[in-house]
Amino acid sequence: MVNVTYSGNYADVMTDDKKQKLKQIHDGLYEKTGAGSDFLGWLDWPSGLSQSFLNNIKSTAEAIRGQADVLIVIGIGGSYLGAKAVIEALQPYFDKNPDFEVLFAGHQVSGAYLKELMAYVDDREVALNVISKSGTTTEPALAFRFLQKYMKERYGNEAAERIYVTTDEEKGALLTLAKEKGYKRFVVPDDVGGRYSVFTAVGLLPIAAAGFNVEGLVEGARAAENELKAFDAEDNAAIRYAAIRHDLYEQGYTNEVLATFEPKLSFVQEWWKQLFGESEGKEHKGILPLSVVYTTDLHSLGQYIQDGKRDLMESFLIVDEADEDLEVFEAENNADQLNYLSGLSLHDFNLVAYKGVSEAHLSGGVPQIGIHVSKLDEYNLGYLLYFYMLSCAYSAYLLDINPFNQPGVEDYKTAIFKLLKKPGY
Ligand SMILES: O=P(O)(O)OC[C@H]1O[C@H](O)[C@H](O)[C@@H](O)[C@@H]1O
Repeated sequence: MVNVTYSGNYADVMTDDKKQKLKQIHDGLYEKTGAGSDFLGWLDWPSGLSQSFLNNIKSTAEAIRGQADVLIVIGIGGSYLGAKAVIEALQPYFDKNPDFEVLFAGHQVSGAYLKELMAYVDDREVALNVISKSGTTTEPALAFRFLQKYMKERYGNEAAERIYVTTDEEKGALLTLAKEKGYKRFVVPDDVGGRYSVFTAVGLLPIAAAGFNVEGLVEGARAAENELKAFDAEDNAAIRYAAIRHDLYEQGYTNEVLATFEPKLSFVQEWWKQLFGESEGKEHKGILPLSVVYTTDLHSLGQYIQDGKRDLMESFLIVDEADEDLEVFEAENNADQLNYLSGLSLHDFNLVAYKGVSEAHLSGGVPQIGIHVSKLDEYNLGYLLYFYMLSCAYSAYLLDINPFNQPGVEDYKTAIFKLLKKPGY
């Protein structure tokens, strides 16, 4: 479950007009009549997922873990952020001898990164999962060109059994290549855009290979799908979050800073930025999504947030219970003068910090939203990610924007291709 709190008065947000508009959006979503409704496959995807699909994901992940020590996932944007977000949120900070590692490539263009990656995995068994919905994105295609050659040189014909491709069912250069080489394939559904694809094979295969419970993740998403389906202007968390941020946007708060005290959530923040940025940032409208990790960033961006230009709202992603923790102990000489904290856990310290920071930022003119999840596990992450996807659709529709396209992304690509003299540009 996700709980949404607000520093303002929710009754002022949920006016009769707003309620009516949200009801129309709700009906358009579930009757699939709104703008971009060809891309609503994600809406009932969790409940529609078959056990045989999940079994295929799990058995492939097992096969990968059997044949390799490292899975390199090649993808960018929606084809890597979901998996990276869930894996980073669940894996330990430090692991000297991991029995299996998931690494990423193709999410930037760095010769040093790719060279060092190939050297790093050289004494371990490797498998690849190349993910691209379009099958034509330059960065992952470039990384795959190098890594495919690497695999061929290392494994010869056996390389084909170590390469897994996740792409469109019918089109794209990657599909042609996968068919030609006989790589095992998974499908990115036509009606699910990259940033809404974490519960498809795009996210599930790397997450399962990393050793996490994909059934728990899907179960959380299913609960969210089910609980957030009904129109309820007061208690539906997805509607609440969308309505509050839209109301603030209309008052001139055009930037949203997503803050967390949990460093493991920093890629959930990155995933959220793509989700909201690409969904809403169109037609010269939209809230700019930004992120900070506290308390680290209280010592850098904290000054700006407290006191800089007043066009910020802040939403806190708070995990209520900690899995692992430390308690401050009484020191004999109290030289560091921290004995006043003894007995307090570091998690509790952060919860107090949340309260203090939130009060201070509010008094500095930054409206506060709280997004609470009970703990960091597969179920709660599944719930949270679905909640954000649904809320994002409401948010974009409140701006009268199609949440599911990204026309602006093409402009810079065209400019680069022209400079590189790509045939046809
Ligand atoms: O999965 P792909 O087709 O390779 O796309 C990867 C990413 O790049 C594109 O440029 C889009 O802006 C993103 O929405 C997409 O997630």
